[in-house]
Amino acid sequence: MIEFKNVSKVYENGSIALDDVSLFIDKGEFVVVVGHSGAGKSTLFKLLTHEVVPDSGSVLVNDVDVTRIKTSKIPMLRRKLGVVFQDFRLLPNKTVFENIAFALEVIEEKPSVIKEKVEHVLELVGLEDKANDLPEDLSGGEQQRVAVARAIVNRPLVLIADEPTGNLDPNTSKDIVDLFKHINNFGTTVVMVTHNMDLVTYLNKRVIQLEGGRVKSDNLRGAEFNED
Ligand SMILES: Nc1ncnc2c1ncn2[C@@H]1O[C@H](COP(=O)(O)OP(=O)(O)OP(=O)(O)O)[C@@H](O)[C@H]1O
Repeated sequence: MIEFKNVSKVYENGSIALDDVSLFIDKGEFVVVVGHSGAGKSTLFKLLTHEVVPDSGSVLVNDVDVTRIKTSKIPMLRRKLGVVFQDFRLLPNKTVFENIAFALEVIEEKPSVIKEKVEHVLELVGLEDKANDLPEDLSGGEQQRVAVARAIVNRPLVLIADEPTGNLDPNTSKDIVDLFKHINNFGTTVVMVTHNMDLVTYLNKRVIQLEGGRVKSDNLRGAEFNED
């Protein structure tokens, strides 16, 4: 499903972000990526979405090498990847419904299909009664649920979450990862970056630890994992 083969990336300023990284994530897995600041976690995600291209190595998503795809194929690649960020990134002047619908409007889905899909996904994240609210009227946890709904409404192969609970309190953070588990149970692969060791233990999923751009460990589950 996702494969990094000997991937290295050095930014123009000389920062070594990834150094000969190889890893494989199977369809349907839930993987947690950890590592100190600057370890290369975000770069890993940016390689998947073709925001960054490596200096060497290949990155496969569903057997397609995304480092070598044509520019015209990038939107199609990004539709296979639902992305959630720490800071939610909702459009402030659009309602909850409109924020999610937007992801379908850009692919020119029919209005009747949009309505059905948005209502379905709002129910899945437990926000049916907030459809007409603006993001500013929601709590942080609710805003992140909207962002998750937007990320999965196109039924991506992979849900990528970069520190999705960084702005949330501990209980709300658990609710969000429970939602990810629910989505994973439907068959969507989930890859989540977190600094929160309580969540790593709570989730008890496969942990990939990066350090200085290299894979330091990739053979433990959350409950067994110790940062050092
Ligand atoms: N656009 C960029 N230009 C130059 N250097 C960069 C760029 N993006 C990241 N880096 C550098 O590459 C290294 C890896 O960065 P990356 O953002 O992937 O790490 P991270 O593990 O996600 O860190 P954090 O937890 O702080 O988000 C760091 O040394 C960082 O300073």
